[in-house]
Amino acid sequence: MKILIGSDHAGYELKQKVIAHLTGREGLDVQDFGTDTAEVSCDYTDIALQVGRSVAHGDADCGILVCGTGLGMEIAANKVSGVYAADCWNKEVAALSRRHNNANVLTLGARVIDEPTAMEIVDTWLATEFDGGRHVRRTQKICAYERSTNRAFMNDAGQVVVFDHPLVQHKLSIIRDKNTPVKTFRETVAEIASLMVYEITRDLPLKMIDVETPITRTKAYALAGKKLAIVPILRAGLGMMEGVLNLIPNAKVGHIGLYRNPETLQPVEYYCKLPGDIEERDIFLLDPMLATGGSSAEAISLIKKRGGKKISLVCLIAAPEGVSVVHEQHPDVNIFVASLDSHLNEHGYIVPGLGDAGDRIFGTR
Ligand SMILES: O=P(O)(O)OC[C@H]1O[C@H](OP(=O)(O)OP(=O)(O)O)[C@H](O)[C@@H]1O
Ligand SMILES: O=c1cc[nH]c(=O)[nH]1
Repeated sequence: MKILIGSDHAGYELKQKVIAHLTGREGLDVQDFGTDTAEVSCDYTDIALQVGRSVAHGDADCGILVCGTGLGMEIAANKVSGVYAADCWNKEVAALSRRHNNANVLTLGARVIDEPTAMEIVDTWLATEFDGGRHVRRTQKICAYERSTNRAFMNDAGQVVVFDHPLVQHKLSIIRDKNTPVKTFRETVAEIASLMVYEITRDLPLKMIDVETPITRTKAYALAGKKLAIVPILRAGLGMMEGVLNLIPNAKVGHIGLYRNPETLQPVEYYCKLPGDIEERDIFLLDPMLATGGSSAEAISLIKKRGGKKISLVCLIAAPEGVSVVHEQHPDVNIFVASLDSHLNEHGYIVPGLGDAGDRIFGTR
């Protein structure tokens, strides 16, 4: 049985004890997802989502997550489709979370249970099977609800949607790699943009048309002609534009020129040309990087000043700081990203990020 285990700083000591408790047991393969110290504060969400995704993708049989109460880990992990995480505080609850709920992630609260109880919970949880029977129907209802809501939430305003599609994540790793050459980097940025826009445009309206195939006349679907606009933020947004235009070639294209003052990190505007009927269009604002959020928030303001209303921000990598800034200033805008990274460094670069997107797309440095 393969078990993924992770904790935040508060759960670090107990996590190490659980690893020691399980290590060496026949048939158990325990993989540690960090964190690696109790001394440095970290976000339970990052670890919970990593372990949750891996369990949901079938990389392991189950996961164990430890934080202060077990609650943050439980809540975050349960946001991953396919994860059923249960915070357990005694062995009875642990057994029932397996027997009735088929939990595939166990969460523990290092500050609310003692060590012997934690080990009892872990042993019981790992040894208990799902009962099946009437519980199958109930767990299936949870799965069905999960699937049905996955797309719907994209239509609400002020959302952050992270695309965890395997192709997107794979390609993202390619562009993160500092050794990826400019040509591959540029092509891959465009490919990721295509994959993202494919998902974002899932609900475009369709109309029925008549088509004559080589065999017969039939009714078929065509796009109903919703007016779209793509607005790349210069320069780096241009790298995403080709990928988006490949899928929606009839979209009008606007351009916003902004660069970040390297000292103040404030955006400096140098160009803005948008389609004349921008107020009628659904607008995809493109920029690979959402760092401090200054550039994107400013670009959204420029579009709104010219009448733009329905704006979606499409980025490859965002920092939480940038997401907050954009949503504070523009709570109506949905933000679509391939990854929500950890934080900004002292120079305003996203960590782990991919470096300077414009330089890497255009080979300047
Ligand atoms: O969220 P922010 O902190 O504003 O940073 C993000 C901006 O920084 C980069 O552009 P840059 O200023 O390097 O210009 P470039 O695209 O011309 O290289 C990036 O493409 C964003 O536009
Ligand atoms: O990490 C970052 C931040 C801003 N702009 C980039 O290109 N990269």
